[in-house]
Amino acid sequence: MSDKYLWFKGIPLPAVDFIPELLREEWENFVFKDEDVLIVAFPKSGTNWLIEILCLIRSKGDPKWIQSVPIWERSPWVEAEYGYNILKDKEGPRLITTHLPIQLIPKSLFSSKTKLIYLIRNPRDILVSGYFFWSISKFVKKPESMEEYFEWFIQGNVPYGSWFDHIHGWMSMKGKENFLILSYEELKRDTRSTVEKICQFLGKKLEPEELNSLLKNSSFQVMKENKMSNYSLPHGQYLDEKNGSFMRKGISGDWKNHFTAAQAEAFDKIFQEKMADVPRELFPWE
Ligand SMILES: Nc1ncnc2c1ncn2[C@@H]1O[C@H](COP(=O)(O)O)[C@@H](OP(=O)(O)O)[C@H]1O
Ligand SMILES: CCc1ccc(OS(=O)(=O)O)cc1
Repeated sequence: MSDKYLWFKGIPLPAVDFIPELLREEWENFVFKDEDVLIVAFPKSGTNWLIEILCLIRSKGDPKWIQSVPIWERSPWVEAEYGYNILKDKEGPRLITTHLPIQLIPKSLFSSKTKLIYLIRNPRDILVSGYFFWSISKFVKKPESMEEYFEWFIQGNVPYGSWFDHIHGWMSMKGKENFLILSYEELKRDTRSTVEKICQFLGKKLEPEELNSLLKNSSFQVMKENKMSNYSLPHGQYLDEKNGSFMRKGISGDWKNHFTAAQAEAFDKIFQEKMADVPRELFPWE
């Protein structure tokens, strides 16, 4: 399996399951429907946690679906060939996932009423999570050290490109009524209230026992043991599981255990410079 990226319109994408012609065809012709729900996140922001929660909202807390169907089939990645093939023939309301920057998402999104949830996370934690994840992945360029990955992240030379550009792009949707911004940090701090906020956005209501079941079944520990959600199903095809796992720590602030003082200072400076135009209150970790 290649350890290079597929560069598409200036963005480095994982070198598996991505086809430039298909990405072009999708951008032009994939039709988002008003009843779809789209999860958007930069990789390692907690995307799969949010998918699990949305699946459990849809099933009213019943874990049968999440225990019997792989997570990438329940809410397929629209940009991947595998995901696109599932989505294009699917009837009724779809759950759809993407890591794409806004300029690469199929253009029909902007004329639809698709509900879109944009999940953000402290980029320092995304960087650390990405370093460990891509180090065990068999489908992207592997960093040799945290120092090296730190530089790549700042330069946007990581899967799906620059976190800073991703945020700037998608934040342009802020204020639209079909756009909800959530953070990994608020999900961690108060999962129950954040799930209630999601339900309100989606126009769904869960009974107390349904919500309790959702919270239990989407918890880090239960997801880590669910083979339909913990990425153990491809049996080492994509991940070198001897050296780590997809469900790594599931906490906020782990960057403090991995950044040097100099890296922390350098990151603060870059963050201030690159995000000066985005209101601070959008970032609960700052
Ligand atoms: N139920 C859950 N609760 C908290 N964190 C979770 C979670 N499920 C996945 N995660 C964390 O989300 C990150 C993966 O994000 P993504 O789905 O976007 O790839 C990993 O972070 P860590 O590597 O910091 O542990 C993973 O552990
Ligand atoms: C197929 C696109 C894809 C799916 C899952 C990935 O991992 S993660 O969600 O970023 O952890 C990466 C790319």
